[in-house]
Amino acid sequence: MLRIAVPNKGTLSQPAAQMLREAGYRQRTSDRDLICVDGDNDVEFFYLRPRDIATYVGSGDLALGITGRDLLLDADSGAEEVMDLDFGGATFRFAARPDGSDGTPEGLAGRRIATSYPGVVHRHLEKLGVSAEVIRLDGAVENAIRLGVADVIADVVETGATLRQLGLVTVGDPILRSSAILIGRAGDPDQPQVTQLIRRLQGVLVARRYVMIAYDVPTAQLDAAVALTPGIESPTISPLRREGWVAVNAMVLSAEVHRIMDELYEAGARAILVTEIRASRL
Ligand SMILES: Nc1ncnc2c1ncn2[C@@H]1O[C@H](COP(=O)(O)OP(=O)(O)OP(=O)(O)O)[C@@H](O)[C@H]1O
Ligand SMILES: O=P(O)(O)OC[C@H]1O[C@H](OP(=O)(O)OP(=O)(O)O)[C@H](O)[C@@H]1O
Ligand SMILES: [Mg+2]
Repeated sequence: MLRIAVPNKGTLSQPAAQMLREAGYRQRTSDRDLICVDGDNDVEFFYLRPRDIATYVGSGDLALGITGRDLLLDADSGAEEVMDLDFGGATFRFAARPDGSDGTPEGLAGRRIATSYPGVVHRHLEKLGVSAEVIRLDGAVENAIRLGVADVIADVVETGATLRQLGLVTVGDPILRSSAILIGRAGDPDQPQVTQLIRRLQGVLVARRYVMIAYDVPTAQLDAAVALTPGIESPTISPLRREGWVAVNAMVLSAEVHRIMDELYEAGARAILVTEIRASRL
């Protein structure tokens, strides 16, 4: 049975379980369950702290896991990124009081930097050639500056609301861009259930990113319309009973669908309908 780690709490927990559900896997019914067996798919899910997941996967005790890219890099566990899951997006950055730094990463030399991600910070400072003291804290590191424990923090920034609340500003460019990822162990041979899980998750990503668009268009305007909706492989063109018209079906990026509908209408298309994709396998 394939064993997979899923975050049991925190920002990534609900969306990870939701994505697995959409991919057809059984998930726990209570937030307090720590295991869920999906016999139909021959998979067993283990609910673990997101920070520990890279350790379990790196050691080979679990075949795959869902965690954050920042947590994977911090752990230095031998696990590797298999695919980006496109949720839980955040940056990882330095921040300080507006007068607490000269705004450059080089200016961090000799300062005290508080973080829950010492691995990522040490490696980044090494790359910059900057020597500073790294203070490891478990969380809520933004408070460390006000409490006098550190001059600078390095932490996850999503909306920036936490930094603003404490009167802190970011220093330099993001150290890294994180999101939820599927991780595996470098060099592990592919089991059939692993390939199936990856294909199913890719199917969920496609279903989330794309919608189906259908419209009728005069044959004379077909080329212009199809140029707006080339689809992934090729759009489907079907005959209509009405002379001189055809119907077109294609996948388009959800983020672009309203612009495309406006342009199709301008190009002469009518009866333009958009539908969600519930699942996909390309
Ligand atoms: N707004 C956010 N706040 C915190 N983490 C976020 C946010 N957006 C995305 N993430 C990602 O979630 C992961 C951290 O999850 P979480 O906060 O649950 O773990 P943790 O901080 O180690 O645990 P906890 O805070 O429960 O002790 C990281 O990969 C982080 O990049
Ligand atoms: O930019 P924002 O949208 O404000 O989000 C970032 C904040 O959220 C996270 O905290 P979390 O809730 O995980 O608590 P923690 O610091 O204890 O991990 C992170 O550590 C930041 O504090
Ligand atoms: Mg947290």
